[in-house]
Amino acid sequence: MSKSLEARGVGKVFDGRGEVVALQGVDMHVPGGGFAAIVGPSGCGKSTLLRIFADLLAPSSGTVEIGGLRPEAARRDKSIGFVFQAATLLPWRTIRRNVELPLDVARRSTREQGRADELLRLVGLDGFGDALPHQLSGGMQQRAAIARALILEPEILLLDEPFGALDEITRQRMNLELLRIWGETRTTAVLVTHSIAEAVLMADRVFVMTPRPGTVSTAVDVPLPRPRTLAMMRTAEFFETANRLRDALFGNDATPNSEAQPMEVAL
Ligand SMILES: Nc1ncnc2c1ncn2[C@@H]1O[C@H](COP(=O)(O)OP(=O)(O)OP(=O)(O)O)[C@@H](O)[C@H]1O
Repeated sequence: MSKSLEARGVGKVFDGRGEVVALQGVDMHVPGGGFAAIVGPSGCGKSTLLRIFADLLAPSSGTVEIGGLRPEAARRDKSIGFVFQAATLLPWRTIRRNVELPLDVARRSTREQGRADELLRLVGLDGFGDALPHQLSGGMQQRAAIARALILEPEILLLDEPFGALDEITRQRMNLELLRIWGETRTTAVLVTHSIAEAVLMADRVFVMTPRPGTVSTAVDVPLPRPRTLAMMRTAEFFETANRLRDALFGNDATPNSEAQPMEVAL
């Protein structure tokens, strides 16, 4: 059973050459096995929030629970998988050895290591286990990063703009692949994205964040059935949901807030 995610009143203040209030009073609930997306203008704290969920950062206030556990305990439990915008593969290790890296770090037995090949098949990299990262395209490297995030069978998968650096066609293909993988693993997924269209295509519920200090202003449910297809992007339900998100982000005049940085609004 995948774990639910619950954030209550989460705040984050960075102390440096002055205080930056990055997050304030963030509330969020993602049911076990659900797929949530987070959208918001650049700098509103999306990555900060995901890092707090993953126990890579401590919140300044509020609480986070993953299946009833604090992030620190969930991370110790190997319940959390994280995919960054860049694949961050080790260039000297083969793709298989990169995918196995979390097993090495966790000192898991070699018996489990056949799992890497299973996962490479799942992410469509069958036959590339012995290749080095530089021999793979950007999309293929990101597939390997997803396999690496899944190898400890996490109950929650956190994805920070995983396909942001890919071209549009590869990105759409990767979105469908990610949905297929999610459908097979049924891990809880939280995706940070700049793209309204991507959020609607992927998620059950989209959380909209305000500019700094970031907080969740609205949650929009996506009424599309599953499995999702690219053809659904041309339906009235899709347009209507995307418009609701755009209104929540920019107001009814759809004029970006002056502090807001680029946000993909095109469908
Ligand atoms: N380590 C840090 N020290 C100081 N300020 C930070 C730190 N990390 C993030 N910030 C600030 O916190 C705010 C939120 O940053 P964050 O990267 O979470 O935003 P984001 O919504 O993910 O942005 P983007 O969409 O551009 O990736 C920004 O103003 C950023 O400058």
